[in-house]
Amino acid sequence: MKLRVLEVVHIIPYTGSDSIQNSANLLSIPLTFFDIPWLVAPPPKQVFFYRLMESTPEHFHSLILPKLKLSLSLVLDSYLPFSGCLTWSQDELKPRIVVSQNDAVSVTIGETDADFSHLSGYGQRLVSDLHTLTPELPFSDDSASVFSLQITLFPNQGFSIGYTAHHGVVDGKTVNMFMKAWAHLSRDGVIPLPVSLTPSLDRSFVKDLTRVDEQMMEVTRSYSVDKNNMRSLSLSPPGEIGDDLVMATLVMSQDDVQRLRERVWSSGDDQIHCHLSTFVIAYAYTWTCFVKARGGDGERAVSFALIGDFRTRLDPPLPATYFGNCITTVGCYKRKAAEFVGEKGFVTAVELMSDLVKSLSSPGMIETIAQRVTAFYDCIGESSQLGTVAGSNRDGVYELDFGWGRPIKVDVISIRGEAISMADTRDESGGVEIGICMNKTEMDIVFSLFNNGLQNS
Ligand SMILES: CC(C)(COP(=O)(O)OP(=O)(O)OC[C@H]1O[C@@H](n2cnc3c(N)ncnc32)[C@H](O)[C@@H]1OP(=O)(O)O)[C@@H](O)C(=O)NCCC(=O)NCCSC(=O)CC(=O)O
Repeated sequence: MKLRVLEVVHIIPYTGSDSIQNSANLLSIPLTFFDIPWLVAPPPKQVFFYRLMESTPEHFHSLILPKLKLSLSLVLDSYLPFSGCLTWSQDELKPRIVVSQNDAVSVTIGETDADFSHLSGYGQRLVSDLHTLTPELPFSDDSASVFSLQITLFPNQGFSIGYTAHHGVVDGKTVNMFMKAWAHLSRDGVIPLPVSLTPSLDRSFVKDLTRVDEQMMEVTRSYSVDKNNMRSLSLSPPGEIGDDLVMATLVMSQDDVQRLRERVWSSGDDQIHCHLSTFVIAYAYTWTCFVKARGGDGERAVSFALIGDFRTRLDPPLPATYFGNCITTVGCYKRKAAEFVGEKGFVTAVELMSDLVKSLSSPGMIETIAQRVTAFYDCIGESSQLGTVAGSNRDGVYELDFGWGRPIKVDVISIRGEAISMADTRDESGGVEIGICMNKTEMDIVFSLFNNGLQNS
């Protein structure tokens, strides 16, 4: 797929206050122990597709782009870290986010003749095509950008907005809140932002009472790209995207979820105590399809993890609008594949995932967070399949209306293999969209297992 880059613009935050503009650094905030393990994670990438019959180049350039640029500048005033960089001074234990005068978010403006309907569909799409709709995130050993954007016109079809973010600075909730705030200003033009979209940058809420910072640095260091320079902010090069790598979206309706839930209830008396949320049902069901699709030796080790948001789980809780990573991973590591393929495979996965969700609220989670990160890293090389989930079925990504209607489709495109994404469904409440990305042969098998299993549930 061909992309024509029309321009790369740098949007600076509209900072209304003179006193702020006169200082050299607008902002300088250290990472917390919640951020540190994500420093080495691949950057999250997401694409929002907007269908527009009127998307002639004239309309796009004279109306849509100026409005998007202006509202971006306005929203960056509240989300200053998005325009800054990560830096790591020699005398500091951990990196910090620094925003200096004239720091900006890079926005690539592009145009393509590709088939909008196909790329924004639910069927199999080439991952290499989708990746042309998101920008690079510049980094070096000393400095790493936090966020970059790409706006791509599909003349007479629509446009897309794609981002690439640094996971060491933002988690899914923070970037989701930013995108909603930007859309709000573009659509309604009303300042100030509502409280629910105004980030809380106060890090004093995250208290490191048991030197978790140091433990997290120790664990993460062993996974840094440059073993000779432990303060390097370089990220691993992205894996090769071959021509057989495809992405697709599986859909589970609220009725599907309910039927699967009833299947768990009918499997035994103990299951009545399971945490049978939509998330658990959807993840467990998809996971068993993955393990069955791979086949092979039933003794092979497989693992799955889930990411929990701690804003509401800390005591006292953080503001819902806390800016930064406030997530950690819990997992079920090195189980036998055979446990998930048989008649009871789905119920087994539900029980294990239910226990994981419940464990997030148990005491001592923060004090032992470094051990959990170590356990996750350790299982990577030893698991033939490793499930994780980006996003969640309550992110409300289809609410993102910049003034030209809701997105027709939203894809997280940084997933791969058993790392899936989840989102709420566009038109039906209570359903789930599950993004998957793998080679075409395996995906065909997953598709048929997934859909046949739902029909028979
Ligand atoms: C651990 C969890 C995934 C478990 O989710 P669950 O849905 O199973 O559990 P839960 O306790 O949150 O919710 C259980 C039930 O409570 C109700 N409920 C809870 N919160 C609600 C809310 N805000 N609105 C409406 N209903 C809500 C629902 O009825 C739901 O069931 P029902 O659903 O059936 O109605 C979640 O709690 C969580 O922490 N999610 C955050 C995940 C996250 O931030 N991921 C982003 C990672 S970073 C990222 O993604 C970037 C990247 O890597 O790309």
